[in-house]
Amino acid sequence: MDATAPPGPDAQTLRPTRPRPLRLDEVARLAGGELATGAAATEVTGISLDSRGLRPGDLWAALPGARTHGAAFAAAAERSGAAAVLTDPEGLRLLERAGTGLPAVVAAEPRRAVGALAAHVYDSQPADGTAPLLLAVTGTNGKTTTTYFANALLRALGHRTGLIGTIEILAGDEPVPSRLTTPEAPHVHALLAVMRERGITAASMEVSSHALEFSRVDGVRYDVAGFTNLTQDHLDLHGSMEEYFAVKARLFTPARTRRAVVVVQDEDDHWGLRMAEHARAELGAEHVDVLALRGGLPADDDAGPARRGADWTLGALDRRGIGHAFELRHRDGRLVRAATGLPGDFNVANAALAVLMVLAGGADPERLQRALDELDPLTTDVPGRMQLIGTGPTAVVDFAHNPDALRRALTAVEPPDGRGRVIVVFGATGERDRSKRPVMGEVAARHADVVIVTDDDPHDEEPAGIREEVAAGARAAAGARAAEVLVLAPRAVAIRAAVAMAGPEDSVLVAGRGHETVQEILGVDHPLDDRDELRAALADAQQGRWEDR
Ligand SMILES: CC(=O)N[C@H]1[C@@H](OP(=O)(O)OP(=O)(O)OC[C@H]2O[C@@H](n3ccc(=O)[nH]c3=O)[C@H](O)[C@@H]2O)O[C@H](CO)[C@@H](O)[C@@H]1O[C@H](C)C(=O)N[C@@H](C)C(=O)N[C@H](CCC(=O)O)C(=O)O
Ligand SMILES: Nc1ncnc2c1ncn2[C@@H]1O[C@H](COP(=O)(O)OP(=O)(O)OP(=O)(O)O)[C@@H](O)[C@H]1O
Repeated sequence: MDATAPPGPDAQTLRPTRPRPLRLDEVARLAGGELATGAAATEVTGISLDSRGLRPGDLWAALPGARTHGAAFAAAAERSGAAAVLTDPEGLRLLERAGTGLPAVVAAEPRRAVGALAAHVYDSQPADGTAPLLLAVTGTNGKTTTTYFANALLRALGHRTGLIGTIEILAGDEPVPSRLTTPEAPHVHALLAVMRERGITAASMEVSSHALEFSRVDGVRYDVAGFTNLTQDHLDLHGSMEEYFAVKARLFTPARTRRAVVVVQDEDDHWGLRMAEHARAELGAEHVDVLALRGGLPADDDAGPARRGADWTLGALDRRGIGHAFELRHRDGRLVRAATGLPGDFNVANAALAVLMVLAGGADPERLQRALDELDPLTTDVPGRMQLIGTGPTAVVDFAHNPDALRRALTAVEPPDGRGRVIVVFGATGERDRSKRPVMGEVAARHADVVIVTDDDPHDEEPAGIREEVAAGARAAAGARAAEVLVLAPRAVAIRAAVAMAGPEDSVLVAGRGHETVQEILGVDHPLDDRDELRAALADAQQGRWEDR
């Protein structure tokens, strides 16, 4: 998967019309820093941490990064009309060397201050009750889908809604393309303020672990935070699962959210159980809803409310078309009936989480049940997530790009009654978590009959090497189920090969890129949409069959 998006307007172009000017002495106070040069009374009316997004009057946050220091872009920042700069001591040295005349505030960790400053200057969540209801979803997989479900349900309840996530940003009539799952803090706060100005009454957003690590949602207070699951991903950033968990857990603290809904798969779900316990200890058990997907959960009443069992359990799961109907039952007897038309048991989990988050956000239970019964909101399309492209063979595009998601997606496309084969096309992202590559290969070999390894987004890494690391994992497990492991590139060729070998009873899963439309290989962006490629391959195969008759 990738965070690249086509050029054009993005979150950065959306700003509220009435910012609250902030003086530099206030900036210094909020940032825990000091005014190094310039007048304390200088005012800023916006904030950006990228020289390319600055507007006249902005505070420019020149931050150290992985590739460069933002202060290196001083000339561009001055040309853009920045009113002042917030930076760290190294940034100040760079600015002095460049002879920049901008007023400057220096703080030890300026990135940590950007959220609070943006919250102030954009007045993103005023205490007067005019801020939209705000839901946050975090977890390794399911964030996008859950926010789409919540968004559709909130709409069905009559809200005017906003959305911030991987696919798009909705803050009005026109969708805005998204570049990151969670935008940088200045954009997040500007978006929340814009939503309020535009009369949006409820918003759902994805919060990635990168966002929590890099302070992108600092200064935001959610009404309800939801946790989907934690499985292997992003170990390049976090180092270990323990660290990855600790970063996600930051969302479930009183400074960031009022209430929480935590999904626990079953009694062996180590991370889900720990998140439930953590959230209850932090927020108070009465502000947390724990949903158990399978069975009850171990309760230890002597250990206090943090260790009590599940609040909600999932039951009466019933196949409906390619989706499922299900019930959510509270231990006090409350019952919610719902259904989702999206395939995969994981989408039941996402749908259930969305329902409980909207309920925790204050929805009236009777109106909620009516909306679920009458408007089927949990069958909304989610671009590139278990998206059905064709039947005979069943052809699905899905965003699965880590081991757990791939396993679940493969299980979800299993032909009924064992009558057909599963053929999977996928790769792994370059320059990201290498440790998951052989594991994804192994998962594919265990859950598919034919494994076709191809390119995902190699970025600047040599694609053949990535393919080999994935294929090595698949070959090591070959025989577990897969009879064949093929390595084919480019991706469009791999998709065609999969369709060419598929019979009408088979399933073809093209995994990893979902809604994405640009593939970056060694610095070059190639237009590529798995859904278009799969559709075209199916049409050609159909044509071929007609001609063979
Ligand atoms: C690891 C990471 O998240 N890096 C992000 C971070 O980069 P960085 O701070 O290291 O920036 P850098 O490139 O060294 O530049 C230093 C500073 O100079 C600034 N700059 C740079 C160039 C310029 O012309 N002018 C300018 O001012 C940059 O804005 C930055 O503040 O700040 C940049 C500016 O906002 C982000 O673009 C960049 O995201 C990169 C592109 C990225 O791909 N991030 C991904 C991994 C990510 O965040 N993914 C998660 C979802 C993951 C998932 O769940 O699958 C997400 O929330 O999207
Ligand atoms: N609850 C879930 N549990 C496990 N896998 C899931 C779940 N929901 C979705 N998936 C799988 O993960 C893929 C990504 O789903 P989705 O985009 O909703 O998650 P995400 O957390 O937003 O991912 P990302 O942060 O990478 O954008 C889906 O295409 C599907 O294969």
